[in-house]
Amino acid sequence: MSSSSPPKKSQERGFNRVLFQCADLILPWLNPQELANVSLTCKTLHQIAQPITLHRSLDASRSFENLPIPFHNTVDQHPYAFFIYAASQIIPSSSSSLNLQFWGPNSSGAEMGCARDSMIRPGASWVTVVDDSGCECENCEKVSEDNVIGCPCMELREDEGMGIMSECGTGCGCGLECGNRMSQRGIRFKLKIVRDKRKGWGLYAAQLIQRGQFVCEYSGELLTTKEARRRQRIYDELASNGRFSSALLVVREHLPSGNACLRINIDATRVGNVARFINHSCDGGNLSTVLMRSSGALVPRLCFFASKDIKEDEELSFSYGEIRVRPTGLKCICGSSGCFGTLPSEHT
Ligand SMILES: C[S@@+](CC[C@H](N)C(=O)[O-])C[C@H]1O[C@@H](n2cnc3c(N)ncnc32)[C@H](O)[C@@H]1O
Repeated sequence: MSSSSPPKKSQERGFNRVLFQCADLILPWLNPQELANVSLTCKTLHQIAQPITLHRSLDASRSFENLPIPFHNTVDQHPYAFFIYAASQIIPSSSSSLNLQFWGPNSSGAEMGCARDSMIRPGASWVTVVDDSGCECENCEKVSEDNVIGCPCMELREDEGMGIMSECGTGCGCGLECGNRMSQRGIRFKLKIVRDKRKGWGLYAAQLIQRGQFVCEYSGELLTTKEARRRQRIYDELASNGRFSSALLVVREHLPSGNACLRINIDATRVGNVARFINHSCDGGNLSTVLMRSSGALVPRLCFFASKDIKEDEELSFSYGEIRVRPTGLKCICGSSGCFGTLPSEHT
């Protein structure tokens, strides 16, 4: 029988150093459940896990936006909501490789050294379906004497209560500072995500936002209608068991040429941005929705603008729709005087 002698203090310190180095690289990639499990195994791992949780709760955007967007929770134990952050809509090319959460270009690297400079997400490609059309304006904001907007990229019309707008795009000569690229400069107002006992998370203004200002776009995975219907069935089943919020939005644009209708399915349930936290209000709330098309792009983006002045600490909300095919659907607690009592629902 051989008896092994206990490790010396120096050996123990060496082991701890290696453990720290490895864990520092691995733990930031874990989801909340995995992180919680690992942190229960020993004191060292618990110490490494704690700042990761804190860092995640301090910025939902994971440094992909201009400003950090923190979570605030005084009602239960969830420090943050876990999802893959995408500042703009994406076309998923493979669902399995979209499970890793990267940190954006504005990151200080406080959570992870290994991924802070990565803008590349495996399995996802940015929507860059564009041709080379665009304007050659010297000043896109110029309005001629007879009040005609000078830039050919500018368009504004309404389609069943929703604004349809177009902006300058990749084929245009102007830069990002152009006045006709309002929605392309990211989130410019302080926002926060606040937990409510009944509605779950909600997106709030953390400063005054004046009427007409661009707030954010609704980003997520752009799905085919077949895939959207498949996911909706799964989400409905999960929601009926309680404790599940889906964020699959279907928008329809009636094209000006004839009777054709473009259906856009954006699923922010797993991959999305902070707009996935915007709750419904039966009175339309304080946000208006605009389908924004950059010049040359085929697929528009769904953008939110302030429909009235929004005060600091006010919740942001919009109407999810008018149709309620399920009268006994999810209970609505928007609190508006004209509340219908149930959340909008439709056959997708
Ligand atoms: C796009 S998510 C909004 C964020 C969500 N509250 C969360 O915690 O992730 C939509 C879900 O939020 C909840 N929700 C949104 N508006 C609501 C309202 N007015 N009343 C009750 N629940 C609401 C419902 O569970 C709905 O399925």
